[in-house]
Amino acid sequence: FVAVPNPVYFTSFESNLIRERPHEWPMLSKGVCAHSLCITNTDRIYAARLHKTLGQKLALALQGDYKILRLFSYLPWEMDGSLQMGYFVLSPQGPSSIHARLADILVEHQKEIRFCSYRRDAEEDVQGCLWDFNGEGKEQEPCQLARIEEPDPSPLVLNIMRSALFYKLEDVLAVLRQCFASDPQVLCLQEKMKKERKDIDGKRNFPVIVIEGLDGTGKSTLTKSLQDALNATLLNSPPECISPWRKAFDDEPSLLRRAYYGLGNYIVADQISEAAQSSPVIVDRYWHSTAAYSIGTEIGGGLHNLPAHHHEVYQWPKDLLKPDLVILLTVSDEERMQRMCKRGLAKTVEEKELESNSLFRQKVEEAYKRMERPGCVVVDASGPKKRVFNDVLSIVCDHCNIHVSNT
Ligand SMILES: Nc1ncnc2c1ncn2[C@@H]1O[C@H](COP(=O)(O)OP(=O)(O)O)[C@@H](O)[C@H]1O
Ligand SMILES: Nc1ccn([C@@H]2O[C@H](COP(=O)(O)OP(=O)(O)O)[C@@H](O)[C@H]2O)c(=O)n1
Repeated sequence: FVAVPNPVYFTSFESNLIRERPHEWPMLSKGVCAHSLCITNTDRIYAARLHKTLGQKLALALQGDYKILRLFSYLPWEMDGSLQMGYFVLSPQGPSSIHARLADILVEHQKEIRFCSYRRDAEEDVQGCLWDFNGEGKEQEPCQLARIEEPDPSPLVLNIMRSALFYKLEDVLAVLRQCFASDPQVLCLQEKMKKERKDIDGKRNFPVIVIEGLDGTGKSTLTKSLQDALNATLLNSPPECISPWRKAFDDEPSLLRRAYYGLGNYIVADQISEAAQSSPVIVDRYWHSTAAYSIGTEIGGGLHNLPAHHHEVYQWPKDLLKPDLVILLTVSDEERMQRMCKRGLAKTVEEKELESNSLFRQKVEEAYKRMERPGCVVVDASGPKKRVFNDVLSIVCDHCNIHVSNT
């Protein structure tokens, strides 16, 4: 896989559109051909899992100069109902080698994948051909393609709202119910969640403070010091009670992974609600982590592709308990890497991606900063531990009207 490039939008050519010039398709430079594989199965969990498996199979089959990119297909007049996921493969050596390499994959999935090929014709225009798998696979009539502007809403954003982030507990539970229909532990947890949800707007005696930031910014260090200084309860999202499932969910497609972290946030919300009756509560990661990582993963290319400020992706779920204060710790990339090396703990796939992809890291941090109601108070955490602690403690004391004697 290559680092996610800026999205390119195209459609089949219509006679009244201006003909595209070759430089409009830099990825189809001379000799390069492309193919797309689009998943047509409409069951979103099945499709999400197939998309992940397909990506792994393509990566294995197409080692070398091939580039595998993410692709969405949609009908502009009905984007929500027609959005399909897939891959766009660039082959520098022309079409023959790729057909041989993909033969097994295409035969195995011929009923659930739409396969198309793309190339330049003699006039340098770009043509697309749908493949017919009735009997032996072969190309149908080609059609002209044209690049178009980014549609509004963008399919990437729609995909976040539909499949990568959950803004209601009911949506989280619906996904888990469908995936684990026969797992008694999950079912039992779901029933408990439905019955025992606390009143999210209920009165709290003590403040709730969330500490957010990329891995290695010093959240665990800070939350422990704050816990001691404020005599607070310290909670983590995802919570301990579902941590045995974490590894399994981290290996699942983002639809399921986010449902897991979403569930974690709602369980933590109930724990917060209870704990805040008798002490201040410090929370190490919460909704903003789930949202910022999801947005950073799903949005391709540079920072300018992030949804604009105040977009609905940055809003807090209506049925999730809100904290009183959210602190976002930021440090330079170099400092963060040094701290993570020193710590040397196991990393999630996303954390590994964060290390290798600076653009992704910037998008996650920018998404954090755009979160609203509550937004994040950004704290530069590159100084020594004591200074970071003092800075945050003074913000907490001011904001939550707390007095601590030993600052
Ligand atoms: N302000 C700081 N200056 C230097 N090192 C720090 C600072 N805060 C944390 N560390 C160290 O950096 C590493 C990562 O910190 P940690 O609190 O585990 O981060 P996180 O929970 O955000 O992943 C740990 O080894 C920790 O001791
Ligand atoms: N509430 C949460 C917490 C973590 N996460 C995910 O969990 C990963 C980081 O969690 P972690 O516990 O390993 O992070 P650290 O506490 O080690 O910094 C990221 O990939 C996030 O996407 C989430 O989505 N929602």
